[in-house]
Amino acid sequence: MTEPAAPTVDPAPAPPDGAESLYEHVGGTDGLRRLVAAWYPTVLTDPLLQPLFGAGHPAHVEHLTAFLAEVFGGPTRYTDELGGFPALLAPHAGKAIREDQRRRFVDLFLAAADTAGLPDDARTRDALRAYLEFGTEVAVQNSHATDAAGLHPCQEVPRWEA
Ligand code: HEM
Repeated sequence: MTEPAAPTVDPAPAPPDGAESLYEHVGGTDGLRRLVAAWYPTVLTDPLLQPLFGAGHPAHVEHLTAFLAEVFGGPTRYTDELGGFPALLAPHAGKAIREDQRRRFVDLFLAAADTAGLPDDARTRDALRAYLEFGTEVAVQNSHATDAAGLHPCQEVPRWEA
């Protein structure tokens, strides 16, 4: 007798009231991967951002996709398997991200939402914009911190339901 195959994809935790999660609404991991994959090449060719990102990192799309999936109510793979929030500190440490770079990062993400065909509705776009504004503020503060006291108070993967 053969054992049943192990699931290859973590099931997303259901929202408490059974409603569609933001993660599901934007197309799950596939939708978010399309978003990040549309965004990343624009970063690597952007004059403000490329100096920070260099030639790029092969795992960046997968890691950022997993992070955003968790933020929007999907599988908690970033926390469970990829180091969780603490893994975000080293890549941003010492980068001293400027406001014009933060702004460009957000603008390129919002443009990528069109390229990737994410739902063009208020739920998706408002949540994406609001989370990106928050998340980039966290990254900027952490990128300037010279000690633990200087880090942003948010020290775990946030949940962004809308
Ligand atoms: C919503 C805000 C942000 C999120 C969620 C985020 C997330 C991430 C993640 C998941 C990684 C990869 C860490 C890993 O390998 O597990 C990373 C790396 C990095 N991030 Fe961010 N980040 C944000 C904002 C920013 C901003 C505003 C900048 C600069 C303008 C930036 C610059 C970088 C750089 C340079 C790396 C290293 C990339 C590499 O390894 O090649 N991040 N970030």
